[in-house]
Amino acid sequence: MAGLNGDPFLGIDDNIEKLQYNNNSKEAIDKEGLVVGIGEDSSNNKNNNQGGEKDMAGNSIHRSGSRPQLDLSKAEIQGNSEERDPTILLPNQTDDISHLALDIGGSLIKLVYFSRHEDQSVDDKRKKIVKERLGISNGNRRNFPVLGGRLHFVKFETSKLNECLDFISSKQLHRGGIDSHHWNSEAPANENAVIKATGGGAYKFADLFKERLGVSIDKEDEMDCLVAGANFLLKAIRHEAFTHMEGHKEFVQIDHNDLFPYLLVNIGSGVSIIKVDGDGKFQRVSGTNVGGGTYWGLGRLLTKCNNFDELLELSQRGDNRTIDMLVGDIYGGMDYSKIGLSASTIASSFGKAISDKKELQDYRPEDISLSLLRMISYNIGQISYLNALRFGLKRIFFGGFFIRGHAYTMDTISFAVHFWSKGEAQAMFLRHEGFLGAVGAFMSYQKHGLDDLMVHHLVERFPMGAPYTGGKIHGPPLGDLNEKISWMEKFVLKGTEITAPVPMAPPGTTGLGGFEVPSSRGATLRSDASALNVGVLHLVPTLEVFPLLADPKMYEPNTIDLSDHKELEYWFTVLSGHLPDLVDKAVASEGGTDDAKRRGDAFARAFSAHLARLMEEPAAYGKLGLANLLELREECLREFQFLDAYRSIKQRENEASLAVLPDLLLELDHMDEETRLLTLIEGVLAANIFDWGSRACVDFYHKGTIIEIYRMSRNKMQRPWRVDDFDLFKERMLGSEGKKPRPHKRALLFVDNSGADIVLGMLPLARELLRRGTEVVLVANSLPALNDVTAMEVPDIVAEAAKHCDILRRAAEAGGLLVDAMNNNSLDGSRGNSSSVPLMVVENGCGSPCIDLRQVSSELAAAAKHADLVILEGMGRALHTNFNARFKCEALKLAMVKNQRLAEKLIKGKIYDCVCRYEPAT
Ligand SMILES: Nc1ncnc2c1ncn2[C@@H]1O[C@H](COP(=O)(O)OP(=O)(O)O)[C@@H](O)[C@H]1O
Ligand SMILES: CC(C)(COP(=O)(O)O)[C@@H](O)C(=O)NCCC(=O)O
Ligand SMILES: [Mn+2]
Repeated sequence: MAGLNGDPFLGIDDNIEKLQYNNNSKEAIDKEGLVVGIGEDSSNNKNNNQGGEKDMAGNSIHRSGSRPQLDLSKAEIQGNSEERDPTILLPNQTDDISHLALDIGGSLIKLVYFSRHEDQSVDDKRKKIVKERLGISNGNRRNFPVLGGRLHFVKFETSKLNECLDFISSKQLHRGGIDSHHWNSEAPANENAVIKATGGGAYKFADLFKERLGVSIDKEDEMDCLVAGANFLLKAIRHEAFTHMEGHKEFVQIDHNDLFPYLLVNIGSGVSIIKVDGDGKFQRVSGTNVGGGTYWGLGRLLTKCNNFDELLELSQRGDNRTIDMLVGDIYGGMDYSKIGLSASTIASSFGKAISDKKELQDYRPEDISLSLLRMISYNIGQISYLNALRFGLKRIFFGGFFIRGHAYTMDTISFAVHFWSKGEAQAMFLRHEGFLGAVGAFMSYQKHGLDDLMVHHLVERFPMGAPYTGGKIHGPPLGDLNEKISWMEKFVLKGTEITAPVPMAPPGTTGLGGFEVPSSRGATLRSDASALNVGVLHLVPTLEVFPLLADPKMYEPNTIDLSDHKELEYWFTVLSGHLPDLVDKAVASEGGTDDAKRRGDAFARAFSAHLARLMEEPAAYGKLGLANLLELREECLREFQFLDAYRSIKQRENEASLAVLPDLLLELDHMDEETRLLTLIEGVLAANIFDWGSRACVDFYHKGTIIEIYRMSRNKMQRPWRVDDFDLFKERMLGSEGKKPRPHKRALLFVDNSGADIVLGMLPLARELLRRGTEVVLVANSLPALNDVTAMEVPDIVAEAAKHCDILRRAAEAGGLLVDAMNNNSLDGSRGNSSSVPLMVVENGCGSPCIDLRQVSSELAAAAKHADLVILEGMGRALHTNFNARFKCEALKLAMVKNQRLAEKLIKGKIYDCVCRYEPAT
């Protein structure tokens, strides 16, 4: 049968040297740089590794090229200044440029601000050459001044305006201002700064803003803003809208060409009902004064609650039958079935209070709160339905902070809409519910290019503490890493559970269709910040949809859907199990300093908090697939400034593999074409065993040297593989009955792991293609993830390999990969002197073991234009994601399945089975 059966080490001498994988080995890399503890999230690591570091060839690698100016005033060393990498606090360092828009409502102030961080990407030699060769210009950058920026979402209670002003002032958010000429450059403190603001407070507090911050408020119409915000979010964010019925949340795919018309119902203090026909085309058709302010205001009077969440929490334990008059109360326990009313239907909200001789204090606050919540939610649902009916609209989007991500509120509104419309109209909710107006105000800045952004330009990240909610510190203010870590440590000291950034609405279902009492959920509502299902929006206008996808609309990257709870549980257990080992590696990769340990600890806590949060509410961050979880882990590492946890492992494996490459190439060259092709594919599959993300594989790395494991893995390769289209592929490559097929013009090889995987697997395959006259583009990660090779690392590996192989050398020269080597050896440096087809390297735009082909780098998109073969390698890229992806060109998917459960589920096979799937162009 296929693959490796059982223990792959059967028959391997147990006394072999195990040094290669000694976990305790000291980091090979010497870092000189200071670690400066600033930056609120993942990619803000601009101050790390100032001194650069050495790669295996002794060349200096610069992780960030254009370094932003730092404000070093009042800089302070944190902790022990004798440490090798002491943490330095820069209190006066702020985000590079910030822009701010406000929605100052009756209850809450919503703040959307933009920070433009320096473009972190390095224009290294490889990139320059790739640009030249693939004809990529900086053209589309110019249209997007917001390149490399992020949108942050923050809210404060309007009654705590001062805290909001302090926040703005501490982050200097008012300095960027409206002057759109400055979008692209360092803005000086602006004397005549103007901030866009909407909501009543824009009028009411204009003078205060002038006085306190010296800025003028440019007032934007509230309805204009609501609509602009809703349209932008619905078009630009993939998982923005969702339905919520009987506790079940489902994201809705919005077709951009079929968005209008819709009804927008914004439930703030009051309620606005707007018919939206297009961008800037709308009409406020109705509204009601019974809204969020009514619930909160009346609720506060009746229950003496001190804050909104407390009131909402009470409702979860309430039973409204003690106060509401039900149909059954009037009909002596019977249904009024003739008109379709069950005995439990509310006939009159608070109706029981008239007949009783009870006073307010005789009612439980829990019951009052629930009664009130249902009264208001049903009422809004009903009025919304009537307006939808008036204009023949089927889709109603609900926004505003009254909803607060609260499952029961959404269920109740959905129930009302469904009930009254007899299922004709659909209630949908927005993840950025309360931020519509603020986003709209932000949109009203001219020339930021935001309206041109599309879904694939936006990446949402969930750093700890985002979104920030002012007032009580629920999360760390978006400030420096040190502060963030201290904040988390405090939580732990207090024995409080850390609230993941996007946080906890009560889980699960009400399951009761809205007319019954909510089941007691026991748990308390999480802190206010927790209820915002939004992260930080990274705007990356250089990302593109992979042009070779057969049908981008139908494309779903994730093979494993985690909405299946069993599946979710399984993967959560797996990832939790990996955590201790990963933290060890990460800490070691940063020299094992106290600072690194502290960050490692914080990372572990943060990632566990994410897992706990998602376990409770899987859809909290949008639709959840396995690829998202694996990426979240990498992002979380970066957030705590672990830039490359597997750095030394990768180096060791590269070196060991390069040492045996010449022998392998010699062996291959003695084979006939057919044997060689088979051996090459076997080699790729066998070498994919070097995967530090798989528990099973890591366990046996301790049992042998790299080369031994590689040999063993290859010896166990037996066809047929579990998925085996090799014969088809062979026919395409070699032809049949003496007919020679035309070679591929260009092949994109999505490479996976460092070491044997790339050196002994993918490079020899690339060489074969080159030899046949096919251009080869190696597609590698932009950022490290596990032991995956990155685009920055590949050229050096190729250069080493090229020393032993003419084919690779000529192709690499033709592809401009060996510029250094050529200069050093003072060979003829002019390009094009080689007759070989080129070998090139492009980055894929991501930093995860998986790849979502809807968002790839412009380099890759450009390289794809002339490609007629795509080879995806590895479990992450070919199985977890893209297993079902269809391409316009031929595709070959190669992977070893290194997880028992996945093997069973996906290919009805066993661990170590292999997949060789060949698909002709569609
Ligand atoms: N922390 C909170 N404090 C006060 N009200 C809140 C809070 N969270 C949610 N709400 C609800 O949100 C409503 C305000 O919604 P919002 O969309 O911000 O409207 P507005 O612009 O009128 O302030 C409040 O009336 C209340 O029902
Ligand atoms: C993270 C990975 C997708 C990486 O695999 P690769 O793409 O390198 O083949 C894979 O190791 C994985 O799914 N690991 C988690 C499951 C486990 O420990 O079995
Ligand atoms: Mn990998």
